[in-house]
Amino acid sequence: MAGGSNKNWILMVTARSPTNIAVIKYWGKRDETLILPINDSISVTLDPEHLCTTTTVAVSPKFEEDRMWLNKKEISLSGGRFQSCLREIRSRGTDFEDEEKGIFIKKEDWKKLHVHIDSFNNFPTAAGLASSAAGFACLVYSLAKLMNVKEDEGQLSAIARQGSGSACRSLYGGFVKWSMGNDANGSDSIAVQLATEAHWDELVIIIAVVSSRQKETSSTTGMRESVETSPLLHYRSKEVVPKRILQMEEAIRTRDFPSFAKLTCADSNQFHATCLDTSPPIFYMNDTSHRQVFCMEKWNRSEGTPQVAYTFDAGPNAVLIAKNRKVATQLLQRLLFYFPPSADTELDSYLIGDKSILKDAGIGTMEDVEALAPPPEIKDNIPSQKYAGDVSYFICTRPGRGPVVLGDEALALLHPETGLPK
Ligand SMILES: Nc1ncnc2c1ncn2[C@@H]1O[C@H](COP(=O)(O)OP(=O)(O)OP(=O)(O)O)[C@@H](O)[C@H]1O
Ligand SMILES: C[C@@](O)(CCOP(=O)(O)OP(=O)(O)O)CC(=O)O
Repeated sequence: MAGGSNKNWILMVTARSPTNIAVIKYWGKRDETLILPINDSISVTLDPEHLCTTTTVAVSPKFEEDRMWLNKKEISLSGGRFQSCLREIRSRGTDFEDEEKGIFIKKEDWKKLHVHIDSFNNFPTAAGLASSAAGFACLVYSLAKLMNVKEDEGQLSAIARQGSGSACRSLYGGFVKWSMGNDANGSDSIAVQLATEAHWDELVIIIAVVSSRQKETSSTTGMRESVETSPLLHYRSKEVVPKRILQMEEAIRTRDFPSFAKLTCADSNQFHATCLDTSPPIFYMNDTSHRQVFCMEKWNRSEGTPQVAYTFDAGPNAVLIAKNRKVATQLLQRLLFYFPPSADTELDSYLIGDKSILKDAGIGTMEDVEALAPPPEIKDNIPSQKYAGDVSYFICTRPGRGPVVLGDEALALLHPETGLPK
């Protein structure tokens, strides 16, 4: 058994992982247990400086069972998805030794040692902000580091995929494709990096958090119902997505913003159309989401070429991708004009993430928000309506890096001596 005579040690790793937003959507599985999709998808990884999961994993001979805490509450690890990830990582663990601490672990010991896992999302969980993506990517990445797994990110992505499909794309930074693969065992259903975040670092992303309540239909249930009942989904996966994937890869490779934006918006709209085509229909977007699409379409049309791409996952939150920083400041001015904070909300808490965008947009106080002029694309004869309070808050971010280990022990979520949450 591991560890020689000393049984008091705790071995611990802390990692941080990003979320991602799909610009060509994954919606529909061909295998529910292995989580194999019916089409390829492409995403942009969001900067973990602003949205991320932090997970500490630990093993010790003194732990009596596998335990997990999520956002400070203990949760059950008995679900099939957690079990798949734990099993797959454990079976790939390799020998580990730390002579100084007297820790010797043989590869077969990983199956016998229990783990403690503590994870924290710095954004709302299960609210359509891809917490499952960041969460399972971080779980798999941190466990792989702890258990001295030698596999590369691509192989780890196939394990994270079994936690939540979209999680496989969070193993890389920048621009990522999840290849659906052909093998029945899922071995080739993995994520590949198309380009790093540095390749297209002009993009600025603003997320309008429309509602952070938990949604009514989970992605898992929603896509199962779509696979069973939507003819449009099958047409989409066979006829539309394969072509769009090639076009999107090219748009990213050449940093062709107009193509990128047109494909992103069209794919989001088609995904939501398949939700409406599902029986009974699924509504993820709400009136506020629709208003945001209307504003962006109107602005893009008035400029003659797209300035901003919009995309919505399984919820009402808009993810808006601006071509560059200058456009992002104009976007923010429009968003604050149409969707100002409610009277009891401070400007400082209304925009989080990269707050420096406020200064660039010339907005320092609520008076500045009130003084914003109507966007020029509004015709004089149409009174401009405002929707104060319809957006909970905005997050300003950008494309970002993949998972990293946090070496600083002070950042660990588990106590180094007890292995329990701090
Ligand atoms: N940090 C985490 N570590 C491990 N698992 C997590 C973590 N955060 C979330 N999860 C898992 O993901 C589930 C939430 O996933 P769900 O798909 O419902 O919401 P979401 O990911 O926030 O939204 P969406 O995927 O539609 O964008 C949680 O119930 C939990 O099982
Ligand atoms: C709309 C989406 O965000 C759906 C994500 O679905 P999940 O990855 O959350 O679903 P499961 O694989 O069942 O866990 C689109 C996308 O991210 O590609």
